[in-house]
Amino acid sequence: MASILVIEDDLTFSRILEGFLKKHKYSVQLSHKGKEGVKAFSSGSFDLVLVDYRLPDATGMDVMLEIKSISPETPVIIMTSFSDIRTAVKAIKAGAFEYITKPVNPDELLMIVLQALKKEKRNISEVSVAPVTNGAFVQGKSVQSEQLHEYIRLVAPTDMSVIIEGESGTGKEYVARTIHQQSKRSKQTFVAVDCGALSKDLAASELFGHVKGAFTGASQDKTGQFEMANGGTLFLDEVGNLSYEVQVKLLRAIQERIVQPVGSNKEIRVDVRIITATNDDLQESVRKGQFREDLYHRLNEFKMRVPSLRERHDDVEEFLNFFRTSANKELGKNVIGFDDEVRSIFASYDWPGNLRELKNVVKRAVLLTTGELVHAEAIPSEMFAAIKELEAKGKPAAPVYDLKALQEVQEREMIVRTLKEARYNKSKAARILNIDRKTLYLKMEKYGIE
Ligand SMILES: Nc1ncnc2c1ncn2[C@@H]1O[C@H](COP(=O)(O)OP(=O)(O)OP(=O)(O)O)[C@@H](O)[C@H]1O
Repeated sequence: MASILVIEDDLTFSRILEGFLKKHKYSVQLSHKGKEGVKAFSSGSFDLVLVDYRLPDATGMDVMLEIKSISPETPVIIMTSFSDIRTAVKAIKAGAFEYITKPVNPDELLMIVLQALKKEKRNISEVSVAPVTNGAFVQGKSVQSEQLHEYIRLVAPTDMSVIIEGESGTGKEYVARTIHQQSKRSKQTFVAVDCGALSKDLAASELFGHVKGAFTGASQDKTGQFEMANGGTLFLDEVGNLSYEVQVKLLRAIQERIVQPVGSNKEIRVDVRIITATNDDLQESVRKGQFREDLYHRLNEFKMRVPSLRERHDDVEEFLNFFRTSANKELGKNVIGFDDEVRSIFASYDWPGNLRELKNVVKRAVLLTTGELVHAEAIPSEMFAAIKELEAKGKPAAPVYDLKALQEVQEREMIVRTLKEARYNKSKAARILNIDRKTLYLKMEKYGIE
């Protein structure tokens, strides 16, 4: 039985979660504060942690980082009441498995818990000898996509180091894999390393390997990712996160084509093509002295930028259909499309989490849809709030700080969902919502619910 630690200060909600997860045969321990939760984690044995973003003594991000420093492999899911998806995206970059917004939808929670326990997200590094074929991806028909693929086609056959820039979730790893596939190294290994998830101490040993006894915990020899990628391509995601000392070693590995495992005198010859990705401005990091200039020039033999989803308007339809079809397959559903309201919401939203966000939103919508078409109830409420904000400001959506608007949107969604559950029996719905019938009628009128 998998064991889950829930860190949540809202007592009622944490009990609901506990009951729900126990019903699904998980063992659950509750903690109501950040520090207490980390303590419980270090003295227990847990397969998964669910942590609220706003705790009385810490943020979910702080708690997640502490848990990751104790056990980097344990998946952590962040629960947030706020519509600030940017915070959630940051949490994912920092190592969270996934985020889930409140009010938590039980089916969605269960799906994410199952995925986390199966560890579907990639680990710190991932080696693939047979990379995914292009058939499993969307190429896109927009001018931006065509240009991107033209660059890929030009640079792939060379041995040049490539820097791929782009916002989080735009598909930088997909581009790196495509370059590898189209290169003469395609029969060799493609190794992806998420430098953002590497602790300072771990980075050198992960990249260059170590020998038994090199440091506490090095109980056996470890082959580094450079050696694993020998003959093939090494993809360093979030390369800007590497410490200065590791940057020095990386430069040597690239210049001299030699790596030295931590704690060893042995020098190993390697032949590796390096592709890096970043969503920081590396040049700015060079200016600030955080990233070595010589290394930057070595990595920057060719630079390309993956456009954000906002810039690829003409591809959205194709991505929507692709992600819907994959979600149908994965969840055993048969959703054939999106209604006009949903389409217009998707068109107005600014997708700060790019393709990753679109993929998640579509998968959640497919999961929650019982009929053939996705309707607005299956779309996360924070998207409505973000669009409202966007319309009010007449510019791309900023993080939503208008809590009142957000609460109203969430309240509306909850009423619609409860009415459905109660088969439109208003007395029953009012009872479930713990309000009287009159209040329910007033709210239905306010929100235009028929
Ligand atoms: N062309 C594509 N077709 C279909 N799915 C895609 C495509 N590009 C990316 N994806 C999907 O979008 C998600 C994000 O892609 P990816 O991990 O490559 O982005 P990224 O820019 O490397 O993200 P990060 O900045 O967080 O590392 C993944 O689930 C990936 O499978």
